[in-house]
Amino acid sequence: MGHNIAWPESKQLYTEQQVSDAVAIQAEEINRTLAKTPLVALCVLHGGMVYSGLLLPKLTMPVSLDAIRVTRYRNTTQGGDELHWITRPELSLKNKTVLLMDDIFDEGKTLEYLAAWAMEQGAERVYSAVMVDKQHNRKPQKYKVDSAAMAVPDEYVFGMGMDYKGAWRNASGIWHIV
Ligand SMILES: O=P(O)(O)OC[C@H]1O[C@H](OP(=O)(O)OP(=O)(O)O)[C@H](O)[C@@H]1O
Ligand SMILES: Nc1nc2[nH]cnc2c(=O)[nH]1
Repeated sequence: MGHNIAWPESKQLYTEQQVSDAVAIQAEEINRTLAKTPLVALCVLHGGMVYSGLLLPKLTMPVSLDAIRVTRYRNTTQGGDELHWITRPELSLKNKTVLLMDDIFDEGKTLEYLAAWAMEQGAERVYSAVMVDKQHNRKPQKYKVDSAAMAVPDEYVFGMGMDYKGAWRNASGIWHIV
């Protein structure tokens, strides 16, 4: 997957600089909200990788970093209801404040599931942060993401860690398929 996928017909929604600036503002908000609380920050792979790299150096509390890998979309553009666990974190979440870092809050099933899972692991608090929140009304009834740096329209988006058919996570800025 991800080899030789041609650059799709797409339009740029945000430049890399605009994303970076928005994440810097978001980090200030997270620093205010979570103050000096030590965090276990979990990068939700793969999509959350670039976003985590932008956010982490802007956080001012002590952070222990780990990663988890679940997938709902499996390199396709439509997600199923089932989440597949690929990698679990090594760090214990017991009595910790956990920061989940993901690229996109779309239908919200991934973060809703992961937040509940982290609480089951004994976390004291789970805070979720994403790079983009897709604008539509198909969100979970009972779960909201705590913080989103930017909004994107209800289109398939890629770039800054988000894939198009398994490729182009490296695209600079955020693009949508036209
Ligand atoms: O809000 P949702 O509708 O649940 O979708 C959001 C999730 O979808 C993508 O993951 P994907 O399953 O594609 O795996 P990936 O991170 O490896 O791309 C993305 O990284 C989020 O984790
Ligand atoms: N790349 C990508 N992954 C997603 N996962 C859920 N929604 C999206 C999307 O719009 N783009």
